[in-house]
Amino acid sequence: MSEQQKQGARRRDAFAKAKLYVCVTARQDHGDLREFLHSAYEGGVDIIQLRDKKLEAAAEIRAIEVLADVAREHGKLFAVNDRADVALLTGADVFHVGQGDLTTPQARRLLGDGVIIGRSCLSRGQVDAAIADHGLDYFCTGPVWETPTKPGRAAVGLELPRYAAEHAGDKPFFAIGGIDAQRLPAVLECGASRIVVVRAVTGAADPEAAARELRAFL
Ligand SMILES: Cc1ncc(COP(=O)(O)OP(=O)(O)O)c(N)n1
Ligand SMILES: Cc1nc(C(=O)O)sc1CCOP(=O)(O)O
Ligand SMILES: [Mg+2]
Repeated sequence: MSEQQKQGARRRDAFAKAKLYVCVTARQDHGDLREFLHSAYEGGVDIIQLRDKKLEAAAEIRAIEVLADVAREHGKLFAVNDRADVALLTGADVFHVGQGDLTTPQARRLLGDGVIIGRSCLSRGQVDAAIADHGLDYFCTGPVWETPTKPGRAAVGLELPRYAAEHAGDKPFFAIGGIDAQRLPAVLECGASRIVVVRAVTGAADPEAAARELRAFL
């Protein structure tokens, strides 16, 4: 097995156990990124994605280099959003795309087989397509509740993760959007077992404790 194949296998082993996925900005306005990342991973976050729509590529890469460094220290996964060039340059473990972004074959062509690729889904049709897409490693269903983190996107409610749970089979999926410790039991009840959150961890006074609380349910 080549080094690249071994790295891909390690990523897939870690991903198979991943339950709690957090998206974070570079945090220029609200605290030190490195310190936040240590706390989140320490609290049990499995994957952290740098999702900062305002950053230009150079600044995004600098922030992701910090993320990659902390992820490696904790033996955890890190993700890049939207930009395959940035994912390639930073050696991302996970690459996340939206419906209007690269297709799975396009992303695979650039990133190879060793990278975990995921896509956002907002409808049953998109969920069906994600399940049928054998090159895609996971998908997300949301926003379950309307959220200021993704303004202008209508809530899909618990119905979409419930539909995903009934149809996904072995394909991993995450529920996302407005999830916190109070709402998590309802998400789990509809059959989802993995979640993505932003504010529930990034907005907490103690991110490690907030992550630990969520992880305890999962
Ligand atoms: C893990 C994860 N899930 C969903 C999203 C949202 O992706 P997208 O719909 O492309 O929207 P933007 O985040 O790019 O604004 C995500 N980034 N990560
Ligand atoms: C980044 C993102 N994507 C969504 C989707 O539905 O695809 S919802 C969302 C934001 C989730 O933030 P919070 O946990 O703060 O509500
Ligand atoms: Mg996107």
